[in-house]
Amino acid sequence: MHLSSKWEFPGGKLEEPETEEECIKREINEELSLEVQIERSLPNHRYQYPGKREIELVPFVCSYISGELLLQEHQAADWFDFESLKKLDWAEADLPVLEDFCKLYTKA
Ligand SMILES: Nc1nc2c([nH]c(=O)n2[C@H]2C[C@H](O)[C@@H](COP(=O)(O)OP(=O)(O)OP(=O)(O)O)O2)c(=O)[nH]1
Repeated sequence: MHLSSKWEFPGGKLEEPETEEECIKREINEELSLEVQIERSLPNHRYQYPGKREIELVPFVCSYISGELLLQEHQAADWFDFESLKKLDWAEADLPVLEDFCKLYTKA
């Protein structure tokens, strides 16, 4: 909520004893009502927002399986091409994740 006007990747905190893979599928289902499958992982990145505990983002590239996008917690969700993705106002911690993702899927 402290990042409520920023774009972020869908996700959330690990709930032990689930695996990271189970976590991302659960969170996407809870937040967006979508079923996804994991295609691959990306490097983890740690970040500390001022006055907050350090977080570690554990990113996965996923593909859509089924469901109709229904926002449960967020103000907005959308699909973007790579150029538009880079222009969004992102949560600071996500910038290295975005960079890894774009590097992997675009030639530039
Ligand atoms: N989910 C998600 N969280 C992010 C991203 N970037 C980023 O800085 N964050 C921060 C915001 C939060 O401090 C933390 C994840 O919290 P969250 O609120 O999404 O987790 P959650 O769904 O399990 O929520 P909660 O009820 O346990 O608080 O990571 C991102 O791309 N996705």
